[in-house]
Amino acid sequence: MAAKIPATVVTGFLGAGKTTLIRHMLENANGKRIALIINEFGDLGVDGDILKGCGIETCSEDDVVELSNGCICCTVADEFIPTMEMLLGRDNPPDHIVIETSGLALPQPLVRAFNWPGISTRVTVDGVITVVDGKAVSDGQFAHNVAAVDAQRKQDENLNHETPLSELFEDQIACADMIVVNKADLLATGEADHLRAVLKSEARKGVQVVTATMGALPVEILLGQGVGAEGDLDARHEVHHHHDDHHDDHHGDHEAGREHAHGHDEFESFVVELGEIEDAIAFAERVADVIRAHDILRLKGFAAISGKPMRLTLQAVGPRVDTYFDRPFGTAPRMTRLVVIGQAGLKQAEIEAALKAG
Ligand SMILES: Nc1nc2c(ncn2[C@@H]2O[C@H](COP(=O)(O)OP(=O)(O)OP(=O)(O)O)[C@@H](O)[C@H]2O)c(=O)[nH]1
Repeated sequence: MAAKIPATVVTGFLGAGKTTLIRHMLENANGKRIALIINEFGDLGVDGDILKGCGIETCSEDDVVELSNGCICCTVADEFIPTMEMLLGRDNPPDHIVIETSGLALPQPLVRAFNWPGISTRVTVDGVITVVDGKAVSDGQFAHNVAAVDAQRKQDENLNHETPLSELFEDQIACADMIVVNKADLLATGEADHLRAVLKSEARKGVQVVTATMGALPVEILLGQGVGAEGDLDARHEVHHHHDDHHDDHHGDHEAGREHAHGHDEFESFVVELGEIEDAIAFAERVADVIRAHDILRLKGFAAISGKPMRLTLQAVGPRVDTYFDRPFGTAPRMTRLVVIGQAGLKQAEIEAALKAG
């Protein structure tokens, strides 16, 4: 029987740097043919577009498949399995498959899908890589081991510290074979080491925790872990939840409980369309202001700037906004399209108006 094709799952919260890490991996793949399956929250296809346009020889457009009908962990049967079968059925199947989950996905249901008949005989999960935004964690976005939150909780026993963000984060950490503490460039000296130690103590035994900037890690470290993660799913569940009473309610209905905790109605996204933008720098500042005013978690897309033939890629994680001109619009319409992602209750009309102002 032919050897199973290894598949690596790359997970991590919104904007942690998954696409950046994958891009680096593709650029340094040393001839390995890697197929990508990308799942995004929000329907603009920004990640796929960035990766398809990478111009890397070993990665043709056909090798990048986008799954856009909802979250990969909830559409496994309808979308993920058929896509895997399509990739495996090719005359020239890939050497390795890399799956980028959306920042809101739980990796566990996806890993479980590798036990499906027809998939389990042909593919194995080489490893789960969880990318962590080191800066966001140390700023306390996930309320993870943050002394202040613990102190507050002790004062108020009723305070439910399990926010949707911290639950997702913990599950993504619990499923990891390797944790990448990314954005090391934004951390003060010693902070990255501290975070590594904290995450190592949170993760399962033996999980590697490495530090990176722009996801720049040797491909040999990322691929070829040979874990077979689909075989030890039980070890990857909710390591830190069991002491919580409200989770004990779910014991009889474990999966349903998790799906609920992960409910996508806790997060929402919409697309804002704008015309040409006069001034790229002023616009980036306005975007940062709007993000701060409305607690937006993630904003990304492409902008048309007056007088510039190239489109401006705009990437914001919290109030940090990165912009760069990536390629000419060509025949695509010159317009600005941004996807906005946040916790449920975003004031769409106000956000749109604020982005248009100026
Ligand atoms: N300063 C800094 N920025 C980074 C680093 N890694 C990624 N970024 C930036 O963070 C932003 C988000 O990066 P992505 O790679 O798109 O993150 P992602 O996890 O794929 O995002 P989603 O798919 O939306 O969940 C981009 O602007 C990146 O350039 C890093 O190590 N340092």
